[in-house]
Amino acid sequence: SFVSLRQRILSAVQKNATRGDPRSVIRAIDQFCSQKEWAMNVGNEKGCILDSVVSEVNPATVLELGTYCGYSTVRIASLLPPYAKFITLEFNPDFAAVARQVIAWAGLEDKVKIKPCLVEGASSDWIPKIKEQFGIKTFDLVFLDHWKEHYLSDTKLMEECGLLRKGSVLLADNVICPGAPDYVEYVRSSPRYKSHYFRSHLEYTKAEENLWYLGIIE
Ligand SMILES: O=C(NC/C=C/[C@H]1OC[C@H](O)[C@@H]1O)c1cc([N+](=O)[O-])cc(O)c1O
Ligand SMILES: [Mg+2]
Repeated sequence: SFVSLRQRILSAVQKNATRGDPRSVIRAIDQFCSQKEWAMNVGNEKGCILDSVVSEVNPATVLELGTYCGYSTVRIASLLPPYAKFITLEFNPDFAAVARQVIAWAGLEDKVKIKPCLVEGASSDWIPKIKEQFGIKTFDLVFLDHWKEHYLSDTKLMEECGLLRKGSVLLADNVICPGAPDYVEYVRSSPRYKSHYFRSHLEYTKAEENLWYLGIIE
């Protein structure tokens, strides 16, 4: 029967990565996606930038929007201190199912709470519930990697719900490809944010791409 790409990624992890070793899980996915089939993981080049931002921020609370197969989830979780609270949202139940298994293989399942995020409309209901559901006041770091047309609306919603504070850092993937022009326009023209971008390339390709770093200053 047909085996989906996400299943092939999971099989590559289970075949080539060592249980309990997050770095080997990352390596296995990058090898599969650079040698066999492209997939929309953040990849190793942008992943190293993500690692450096996570290490610098050393966040106690992290929100990831867009889990997919859990590649960036594993990268982030493996760098967090044990007391950290990490929530990742994936609206697609099939991706969430694979991500849970990838995260479990890396041995990080007790560090990451995967909350099945509902589709756009419901996610606008969901974000205001984070405080009560997870006892989180504000996020030290948010990684945006979900639907690109939702970056702006979800950022505004997080602001409105008081989930962001002075010093919170937002890191957005794919601001060039596929692109999030309204988001970039909004944060660049807002006095609340100090923003800059890290030059990079679209995962597993030579196409120009940036990771968009936002520090909240007010
Ligand atoms: O759409 C992207 N990410 C958001 C994914 C959204 C979809 O996957 C989860 C959900 O089912 C939704 O339909 C994306 C797309 C590309 N790309 O090159 O097309 C590269 C990337 O890094 C990306 O994060
Ligand atoms: Mg992406």
